[in-house]
Amino acid sequence: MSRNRRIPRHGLRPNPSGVHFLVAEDVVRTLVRTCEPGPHELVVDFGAGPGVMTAAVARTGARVLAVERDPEFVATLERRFRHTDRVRVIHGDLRTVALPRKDFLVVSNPPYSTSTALLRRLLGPRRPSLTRAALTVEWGFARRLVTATSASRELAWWTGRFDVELIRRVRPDCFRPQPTVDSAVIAIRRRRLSPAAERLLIDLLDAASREPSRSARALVRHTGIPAAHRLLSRCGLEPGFRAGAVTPRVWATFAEVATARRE
Ligand SMILES: C[S@@+](CC[C@H](N)C(=O)[O-])C[C@H]1O[C@@H](n2cnc3c(N)ncnc32)[C@H](O)[C@@H]1O
Repeated sequence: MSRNRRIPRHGLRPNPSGVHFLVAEDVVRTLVRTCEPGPHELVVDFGAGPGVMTAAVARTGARVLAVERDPEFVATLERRFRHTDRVRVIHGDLRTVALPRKDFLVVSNPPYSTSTALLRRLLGPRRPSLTRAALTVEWGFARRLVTATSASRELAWWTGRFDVELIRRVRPDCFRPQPTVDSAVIAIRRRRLSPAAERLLIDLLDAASREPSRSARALVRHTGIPAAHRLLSRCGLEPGFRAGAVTPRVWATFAEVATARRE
């Protein structure tokens, strides 16, 4: 199948609100393959529009919640998926709609104006139910996520507990209308941290964002973990490194290893 094969435009209308609809099949395939929904897993498509992503995910056998705010798209979605019980259409705002309490996945091309609000909802809570996600976001936003250090508090909180990976760059002509900037597909996977590791990670991120110029060695000295500086080296970190420049992923590894030794 050619890379640029275009998706049939189910119910696409003029777009006054600045959202960009996916028209490149290979990007849809990348999103689904990145998240790998298993049969019967629950997947949320935020901003489902005419249902391009919803249809691709439903074909894997997963159950899909298609969340859409626009009543005309809601009617299109209801018509399009009326013959399958794998898709439930929810007329609502992705910034406020109730999220599943049980584990769920996200495969979505949401409006970029909602990226931060959406990630805040998905990655922010102390006990998140999100396990994996594949999303499109603006290229610059994707770069900020994957290069986040502990000095930036919110991004550190997100990327300490979730692994965020840049999967590919997406050119503007993969969307209609075309955005003015490049986009990215990102993968998000929750780390399975024990409660003790998560508590230690919170303390470390907190301390690193308050005193980013301190050395990592000085920061872990106060955790009471025996030979903490040697553990830092085992986690690939030079103990003299500035705490604020350490990636949250490294602090998460440190927290896992340190608390596993104590248990
Ligand atoms: C970028 S389009 C993506 C549509 C479709 N998923 C695709 O890839 O072609 C975003 C969709 O989100 C809807 N939308 C915009 N703001 C929303 C919000 N706050 N809550 C839910 N849906 C929203 C728009 O109506 C639009 O259908």
